[in-house]
Amino acid sequence: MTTVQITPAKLKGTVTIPASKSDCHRAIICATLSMGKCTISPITLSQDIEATISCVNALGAKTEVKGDTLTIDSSHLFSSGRGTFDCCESGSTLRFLIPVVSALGISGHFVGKGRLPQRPIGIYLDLLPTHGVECETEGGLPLDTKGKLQSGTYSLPGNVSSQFVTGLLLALPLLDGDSKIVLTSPLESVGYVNMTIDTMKRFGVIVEETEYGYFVKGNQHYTPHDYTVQGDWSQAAFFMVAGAFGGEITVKGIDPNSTQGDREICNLIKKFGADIEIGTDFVKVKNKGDLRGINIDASQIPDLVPVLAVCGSGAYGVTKIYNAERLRIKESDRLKTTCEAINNLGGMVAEVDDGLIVQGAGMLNGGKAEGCNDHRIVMASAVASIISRNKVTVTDAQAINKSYPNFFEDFKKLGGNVNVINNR
Ligand SMILES: O=C(O)C1=C[C@@H](OP(=O)(O)O)[C@@H](O)[C@H](O)C1
Ligand SMILES: C=C(OP(=O)(O)O)C(=O)O
Repeated sequence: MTTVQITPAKLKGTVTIPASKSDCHRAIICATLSMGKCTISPITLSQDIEATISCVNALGAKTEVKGDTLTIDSSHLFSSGRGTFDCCESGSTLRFLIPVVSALGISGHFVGKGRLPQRPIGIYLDLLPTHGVECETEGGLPLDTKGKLQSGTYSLPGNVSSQFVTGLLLALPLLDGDSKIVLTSPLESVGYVNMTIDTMKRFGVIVEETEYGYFVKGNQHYTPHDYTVQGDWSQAAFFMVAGAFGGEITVKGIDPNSTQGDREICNLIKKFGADIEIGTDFVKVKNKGDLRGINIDASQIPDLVPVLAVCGSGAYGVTKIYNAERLRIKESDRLKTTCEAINNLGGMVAEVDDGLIVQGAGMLNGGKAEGCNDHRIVMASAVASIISRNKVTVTDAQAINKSYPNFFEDFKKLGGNVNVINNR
């Protein structure tokens, strides 16, 4: 458990954002399914990416990391037997791999830690047994799967987690027959599914978008491909909000034309009233006076919510964040933990069923924010220090390792004053 204390200071300068975790998960899985040799770079070795690498090793892939390049040789992938898949705390790893493992005809023993064993997988527990795969679980993890996934029609709601859609999309092209994914309610986090389709396309696998959802032709083959990973817009958002609070921050290494839905942070920061310049691979954010509260539909951008609530606290007036129910099933109940973290720093945030109502007063007092073992709560709390009058203590700071191990290094490079006060 690491606790840090941050002395308030405006951040200023240039930061290069790490490789996208979401893009990297997908590339690792597609490369593994290509049954050949691929490189993936640049990669950021976060705990979630390490979980996906360890799971593809359990499928028989040989992986090697040199510098920021991951090489995957999957020419001897298993096509039967049983494997243990430790997904650690990564929802993406778990939900992407359950159908993939089953499509390969491998029996899976899926385990995880932290909040992952409780995060929902019920959609698969309903769908897999009717498509050839037995599931044994007392609700969440551990989960045991047995049998080979069959093609057919997969009907599921679009508002629980897009990760179920991604998992099915990755797996269904490997099956003998054609399949349909039928969405019974509108798809949220659609940018993540677009990212999946885009990555699959680069590995030679095609998905058709239809009026009911997606049509996936069977008997397709992933072809080996050397893959370049995009920069991570979800992580860029923390430093972009820091830029909106004063100083001037240039965030490098991100593609403004990316399929990542979280690039929406550019429009939101503008609406809050900050100045933003978008270049070919960078975004520069600076403050041009008081920020003003805005209304935010979070249905497509769940990972931005904690830092947007912090941005709302540094603005004047009300910021209303809605359509964010899904945040309750992340690494923490993020509506509750965001609300508590900001209120403990003297903010005024109210939790409602589907979101947050933030009364922005331009500043916070400072104090102690609980990180709740949630990387995005820790990073958002660190950004909150910039608008605090007094020091900010953040617990569970080690949680950044889930997605952005160098977060505090980058924070310090921009002038942040961070001290570790407890590390055990
Ligand atoms: O597919 C992905 O890479 C992700 C999808 C999103 O989840 P939901 O679709 O469950 O909102 C997002 O919150 C998560 O961090 C990453
Ligand atoms: C929710 C997240 O990831 P996952 O669902 O993959 O655990 C996240 O990175 O914020």
